[in-house]
Amino acid sequence: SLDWGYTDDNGPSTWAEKYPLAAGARQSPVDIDTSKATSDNSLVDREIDWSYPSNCSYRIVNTGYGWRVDTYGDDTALSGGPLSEVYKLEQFHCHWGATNDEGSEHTVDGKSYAAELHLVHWNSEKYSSFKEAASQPDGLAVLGVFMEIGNADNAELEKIISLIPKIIHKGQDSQASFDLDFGSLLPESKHYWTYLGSLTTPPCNECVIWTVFKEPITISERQLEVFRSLKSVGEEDAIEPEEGKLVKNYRPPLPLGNRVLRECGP
Ligand SMILES: NS(=O)(=O)c1cccc(F)c1
Ligand SMILES: [Zn+2]
Repeated sequence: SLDWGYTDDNGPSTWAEKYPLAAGARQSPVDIDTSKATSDNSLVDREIDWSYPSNCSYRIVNTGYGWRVDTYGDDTALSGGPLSEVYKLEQFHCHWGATNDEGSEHTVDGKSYAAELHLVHWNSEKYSSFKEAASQPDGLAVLGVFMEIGNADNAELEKIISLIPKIIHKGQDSQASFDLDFGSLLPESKHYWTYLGSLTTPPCNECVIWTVFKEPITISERQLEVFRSLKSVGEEDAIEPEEGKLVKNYRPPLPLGNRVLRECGP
């Protein structure tokens, strides 16, 4: 069985037993209390800038906790906003819930979205590997994008969703080289909130500069159902067909404490 997960017996409220960092004071996600967000001039004209290649080879894997697309981030770059260095894209993945009224990890004034996309970058200017960066306070920069249910399929996400039937079981992966237009996985508005936080899954290292976009992108109900069809167990685990489905994989918000929450953008 998994040593951590999202069920009652191995879910977020139990993580600190095996992963003490999960009880830290700089944990993620948080509820974004918009009345607490400061729009001081420290970020003025500090737009978040990203450049991702259009056609790239990717590997999509079922981690047992969801799907993750590993990029080979050579010619990717994220800079600006709260970042002092250039970060490289390492991977992206998603969190969702069993029903559409939950699923995001960050919430906005207590409101949950149906899902949340995370684009994970590491500080390749200061550190020599993702692993090393993940042990540093400014090691990672994660972009969080809220996803709400819309009528239309998200065409870019469809390229990923079409691969999910190949990775239904934990440990399965699929190599695909498709041209992904990241620009359309990100909202039009660059208005964002930013704060210092952590990985939202064990070991919950406090190494992330979080940037959460205000504007959601849309995903269809059908697409979200495909996410929920993933299994948290391997093909060899003999279980009932309906068992082991990854219907939810989000961590509820932790206290912001005395951290500063800044906002930027129109
Ligand atoms: N969910 S998350 O904080 O983006 C995250 C969790 C674990 C590893 C990682 F690279 C990113
Ligand atoms: Zn995540």
